[in-house]
Amino acid sequence: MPRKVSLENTRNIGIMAHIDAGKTTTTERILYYTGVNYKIGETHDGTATMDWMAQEQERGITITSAATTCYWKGTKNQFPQTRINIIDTPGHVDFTVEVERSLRVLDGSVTVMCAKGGVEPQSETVWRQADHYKVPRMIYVNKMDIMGADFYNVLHMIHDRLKCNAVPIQLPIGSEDTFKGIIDLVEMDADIYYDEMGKDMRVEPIPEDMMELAQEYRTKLIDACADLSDEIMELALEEQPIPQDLIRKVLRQGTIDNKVVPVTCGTSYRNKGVQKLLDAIVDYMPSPVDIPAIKGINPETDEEEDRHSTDDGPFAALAFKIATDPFVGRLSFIRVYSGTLNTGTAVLNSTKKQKERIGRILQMHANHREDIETVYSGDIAAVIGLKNTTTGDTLCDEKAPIILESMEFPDPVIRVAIEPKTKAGQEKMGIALAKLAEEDPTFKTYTDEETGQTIIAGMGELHLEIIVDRLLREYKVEANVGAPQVAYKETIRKAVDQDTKYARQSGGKGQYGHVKIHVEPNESGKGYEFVNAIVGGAIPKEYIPAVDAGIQGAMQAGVLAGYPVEDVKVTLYDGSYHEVDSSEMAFKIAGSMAFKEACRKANPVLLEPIMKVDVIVPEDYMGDVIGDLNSRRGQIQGMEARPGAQAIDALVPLSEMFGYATDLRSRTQGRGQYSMEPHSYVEIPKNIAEKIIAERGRNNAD
Ligand SMILES: Nc1nc2c(ncn2[C@@H]2O[C@H](COP(=O)(O)OP(=O)(O)OP(=O)(O)O)[C@@H](O)[C@H]2O)c(=O)[nH]1
Repeated sequence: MPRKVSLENTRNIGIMAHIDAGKTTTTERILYYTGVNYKIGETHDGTATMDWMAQEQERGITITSAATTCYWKGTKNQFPQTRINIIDTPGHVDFTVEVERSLRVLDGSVTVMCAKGGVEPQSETVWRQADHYKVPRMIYVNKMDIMGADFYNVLHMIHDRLKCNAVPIQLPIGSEDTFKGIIDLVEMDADIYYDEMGKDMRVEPIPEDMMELAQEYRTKLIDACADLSDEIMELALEEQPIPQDLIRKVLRQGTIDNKVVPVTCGTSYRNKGVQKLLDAIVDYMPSPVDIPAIKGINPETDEEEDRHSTDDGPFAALAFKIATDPFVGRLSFIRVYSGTLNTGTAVLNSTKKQKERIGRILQMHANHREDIETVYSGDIAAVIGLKNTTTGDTLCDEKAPIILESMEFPDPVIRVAIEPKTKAGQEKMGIALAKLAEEDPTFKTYTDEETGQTIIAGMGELHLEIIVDRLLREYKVEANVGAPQVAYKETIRKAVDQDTKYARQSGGKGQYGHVKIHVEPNESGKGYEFVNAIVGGAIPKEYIPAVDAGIQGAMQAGVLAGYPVEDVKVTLYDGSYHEVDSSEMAFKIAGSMAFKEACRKANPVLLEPIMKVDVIVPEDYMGDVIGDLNSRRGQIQGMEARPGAQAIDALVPLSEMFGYATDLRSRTQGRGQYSMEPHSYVEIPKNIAEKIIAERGRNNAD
């Protein structure tokens, strides 16, 4: 089956925003105008198409990144058929990993901002994430119709806080309830709307009273282009007319190179400006061939290799999301970087070193899915039939193996104990939790060795609430959950040597395993490392993995308070065995015992997650809010004056942040707002650590 749309006419974009800026409404309108939807769904009446999960509709928020494909030919039919793959991303910080993962696979992003709120703390977070991935961006200033809408104030905030070269390519005509149209600074004409809901639109000359302002911003636009292009510079100096196509070409390249950020405006809710936004996406967002080739490592040679966006290259794709669908089962969303993929073929999962068979390939639309035979380079699709592929894995041509740069996921910071309401639910719950963990790399589930309880851990209270909700709705498991607790960790501060012998003689065959290990702190964030330094067969090869497994088992529950142990390096350097009595089991037990004993001597400490907290409060409440943050063991990192408000940037232990939303609200009469994200894990002050240890009912006197 030939390609429907050329690579050059493909756009993979993400829509990013602060909560409530209007991402979902904007995406809805895009789907409406591109003909996917026949009826406009509203997020506030719960019929929005992208928010297909039941909880999303009830809560009016977007949780999962639904990948959706649509087609656009331009408001004036000026483009060839262009395929736009859109990933709708959530605005809540608990789901920041969803934002990260979409940034990883998309080529450009549209940041939606509210015309009143402008750059909110969360927009800054998302912007920084996009900086990290060097994603070309444009900004859409939405909600021009609401009270307090101020396009120029938002522009000012963008320059001030995001420190980017934002250049308006449109200006609003009027604002709040007088918002009635959009000036196009490239074409120098105006879209005027003659009704409330954007049905009657006419293209007209720029209104007289707006001409001066339009000229001023047109000059700014040309100046920005002249900085990027000598050709425009010369034309401008000679006061010659500058062709529209040249402006578009230069702006497009500038956007792709991250040198400019085009700014548009409108009100999605009232259907004004969305079609022009689609035009701008085609004009300025990169196609897969405009972005640099993706890098990876050839697992056979360990050498770095590139994969360019072309159908003729060897197949290489990244699995960026796994979803369990009640109708078709396990869906793996992939972004193809090079080559093509056909149904019924086999590919290599190079990350897992396993072959996978491609069952069906689906093109996902918001509310339906279409079976396709082939997915081409530069595209996004969902595959059914992959058994062992998880988020971040590379799928590739067996003959040209490569492991593409993957994504990094933060560790969960919050945990709650969970138990099924009925005994029968236990097994079902186990299976369901395992499936949910497969979908979401920031969600973990395990058994607390101390208490025997099943624990679920994630990025925040809302994240876990949604998981519990999904358990009930999708898997019909009713569960009780405990109070959210901080996911502490343990590590060691000293290097020690440990000699442990496990020997039992009970009747017939005995048990014998003897290990000598060197246990030392590993660099923070490096996790666990095991080095086999046995020489001369002191321990036979076949028992070595058992020692490693024993240690890893022991790491699940640290010696201080039973929290997982992190960042240790263990070197197995000696030991002994018994011809008859030694077994894998005996060495596993010896490894586990030795590690626990070593940890007791190695100055074990408790670590806690620290959150980066951004608070914005009106001036009057600042002293009170800072005092409160201090009493929560917070460290103020900086303060910045904002118009009528102060932004406070602090590092605060997560354990002190429970209930902060309510507290901040009452302290500031509802006028303060905050966002937080995981920052690091640090050692807990001794007096507090002692309390936590005591609470866990463990006496560390030995
Ligand atoms: N007046 C007005 N309201 C809007 C506009 N766009 C969106 N809204 C409303 O603002 C609210 C939030 O919009 P959503 O589209 O759900 O926002 P979102 O950014 O997707 O929010 P999350 O999914 O929670 O991150 C809804 O009640 C919308 O109807 C607009 O242009 N004008």
